[in-house]
Parts: sequence; structure tokens; C-alpha cells
Amino acid sequence: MNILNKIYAYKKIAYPIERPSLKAKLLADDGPHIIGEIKRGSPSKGLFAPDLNIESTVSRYEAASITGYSVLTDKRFFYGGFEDLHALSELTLKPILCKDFIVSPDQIAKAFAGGAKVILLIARMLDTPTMEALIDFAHTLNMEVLMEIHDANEFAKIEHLSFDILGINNRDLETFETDIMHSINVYNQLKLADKPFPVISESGFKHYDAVLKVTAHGFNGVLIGEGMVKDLIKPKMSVKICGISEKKHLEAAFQAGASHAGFVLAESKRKIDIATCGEFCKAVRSDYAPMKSVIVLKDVNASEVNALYASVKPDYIQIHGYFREDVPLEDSIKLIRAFSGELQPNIEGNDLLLQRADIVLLDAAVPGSGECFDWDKIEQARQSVQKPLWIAGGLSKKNIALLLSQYQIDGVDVSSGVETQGIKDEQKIRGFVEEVRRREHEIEIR
Ligand SMILES: O=C(O)c1ccccc1N[C@@H]1O[C@H](COP(=O)(O)O)[C@@H](O)[C@H]1O
Repeated sequence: MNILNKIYAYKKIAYPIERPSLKAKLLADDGPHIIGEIKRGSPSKGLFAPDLNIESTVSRYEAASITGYSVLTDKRFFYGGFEDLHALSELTLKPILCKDFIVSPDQIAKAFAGGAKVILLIARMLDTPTMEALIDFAHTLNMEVLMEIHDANEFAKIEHLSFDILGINNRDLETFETDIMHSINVYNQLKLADKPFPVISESGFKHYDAVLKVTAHGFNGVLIGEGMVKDLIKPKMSVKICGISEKKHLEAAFQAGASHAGFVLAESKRKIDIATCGEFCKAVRSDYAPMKSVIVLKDVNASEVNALYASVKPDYIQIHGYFREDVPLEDSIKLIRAFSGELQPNIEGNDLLLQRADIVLLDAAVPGSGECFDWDKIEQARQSVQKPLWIAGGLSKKNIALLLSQYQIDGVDVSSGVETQGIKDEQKIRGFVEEVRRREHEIEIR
């Protein structure tokens, strides 16, 4: 190996990453797309996350399946720094936006060297020739430009420029107030749905529902700072896809955004063997976070439950039918207690497991049969159970809207309703989860 080969090999290690395009990711139809920001503080809030640890923040954001990162590199007003960009770029392969007040090509070069794929330009702060020159320079580095506007007047100023992504800032910089309706109104006013570039809504997201609300209005994604740092952005409703017996269906449940994957070890046409179940639970832990694994059992003793818990290592154990505590149930087991239709105390183990349960599940008389139970019973259970309440039994994309509009529940569990001729159907899995997310959002904003 001559010296040039050696230097080349070294440089390839030092500069390995051609980050994917944020624009392309935002245009892909697998959202909602969240750009999670590394933000320690702001002029309006001061330093709100002085001890922010980049590594643990990245693990949390990755678990939330964000599409890309934004990192504040301004020190004076936002308490950030290029050291944060460098640290972040070592930890992720996703696109990174360098969030700064860019006025010169030097800053773009610095952002590029730090591993950023995207720079921000603020329409209100720059004149048009400067923006044009900065966009050209970014493009020569194969970087993308997020052009930020606040209102329609600012759009008129940048409309003809060749930026890559448009951002509408919900924050009024005079008052620092944020209102996500602001970006929705501007989006509609400017008829941005017809434009070829992706549009994101920026700032002021404090609930996951708000993310769904803006994406339902046509936005390709959202940029969230404080809400991500403070871990406020989470879907509300748990969605369990049960009876998974093939890896591709586990993948489909994850991709669709299900919160739980269920593996049946009880007698059933969906029963899988313990070794496969162990593999699936392991895959959920290592590849599908934040999704959780659930093993489904029926008519069991505590000793069997403890043994399965030790060998398969699921996140949750769901128990149907009777339960006998022949030995104490392992303390660390997280439990879903399934009841047939109502909280009857007459099955052995019900009282004990109701007390011990982390989640209570109301299901049909024959679990996994695709039959609904009498939903009138839900209200009574809601009143008496102060724990998360999930519903199963004959759910599908067709009846989920009715269920969610009538009852205050915390999760839904489906098996037959996402199958075609007894086999899990990837399209139905996607359709079911999408429908839940759409409906939970509608319910929230009523
Ligand atoms: O799915 C099964 O075969 C099964 C067997 C034994 C216990 C539970 C089982 N699945 C549970 O069935 C419901 C949902 O079923 P469906 O949508 O009505 O078909 C849910 O509790 C699953 O966890």
C-alpha cells in the first residue's frame, strides 16, 4: 500500500458519511416525519436543559423513530455549539440540520465539516441576493436548504429561490408566542399542497396530537425542539397487533407504528413455538424499540408464567382464563389481564390478577375469534378500573372509529381484523394503525 492509498483509507474513515437527503425522506409517504432538535435553551426560555446529554438524547430520539435531527449551533442566544453538531454526527446516520443564523458561506462550510446535511436560512433576516448566493454555495456541497418563513409576505420574497424544504415557523418572533394553527393557516393560504417541495411546521409542539393534526392538514413533517427534549411527544393510544407468527409481519407492525406486538403461546391457530417466540421478543428488544413484546397465555399457573418469562423475556405477559398462584408470580413481570367481555370475579385468579395487572384488557368470550363483545359493558369497566383499559375482540379498520368515539380507552388489540384468510395482511396492519392514529387525533381535538 503506498502512502496515497494509506491516506485515502484514513480519510474514508474520517469522512465516511454521505447522509441521506432530508427532502427525500420528508417526501416519502411513511410519516408522520419528526425532525427532533437538540436544544439546550432559547432566548425566550433561557437555558432549560443545561445537562442535556447528546448520547442519551440520541437513543431516546432514535427510539421515537424520528426522521432527522436538528442541532442548534448558536451559543450566544441558544446555548448550543458546533461541538454538539460534531458529537451528534458521530452518533447517527440520519440527516442533520445545522440550526443557526446563517449569514455567510463560512458558516455553511463549518456546518458541512461538522456533518450537517441541511442548513437553515431565515427569509426575514436575509436579503434575496444573499439567500441566492448561500443556497448556491450549500448546493455545491451537496447540502440542502431549509427555508424558513413566518407568513405569506415572506413567502413572496423567497418563492422563486431554489431552496429544498420550506419551513413555516409557528413562533411569532415579536411575542415568542407559538400556535400550530398559524402554520396551518399559512399553508392553506399559500396553497402549499400543490408545491413540489416538502413543507414542515416548526415550533410549539407539546403533544403528539398536534403532530398528527398538522400532518393531517398536508404538512410533510414537523420540527420539534423543546417538546422533544422534554419528552412530551408520544402517541396516546396503545395499539397491539396480536398473533404475529412471521418476521415480516412483525416488521410491518413496527413500520406501521404499532406500540405492542403479541405472540400467542396459548392453544390457538396462531400459536408459535417457544424458541420462535424468544427470537421475536429478542428482535423487538434490539431492532424495534420503542415497540413492546407481549406473550399471550391462557389457563396457566404462576410457575409456568415465571418459567416463560425467564426463557422468552417478553416486555409484557397477557393472561386469559384461569390463573393459579402455585408459586409467587415474579415481581418484575408486567401484566395484561384479559377478561371476557366484563370484569367477572368468578374465574379463578381474576381478583388477584386484576389487582396485580398493569393493563386490563376486555376481550370477547373466545379470544382471537374475531367476534365483538357487548360494548355496553365498557363503560362500567371504565368506571371501576383505574388502570389503562384496552379493548379487543373483532376490531378492524371498519369499527375502530365508532369504538374510539364512544369510549374513553387507552389501547386496542387486534388479530383477526388485520388478517386475510387467516394470515396477517401487511396492508391491513398499516390501515388499522393509521385509522387509530387518525381517530385518536380527531377525538383529542374535539
Ligand atoms: O389470537 C389468538 O388466537 C388468541 C388465542 C388465545 C388467547 C388470545 C388470543 N388472541 C387475542 O385475541 C384478541 C383479539 O382477537 P380478534 O381481533 O378478535 O381476532 C386479543 O386479545 C388477542 O390478544
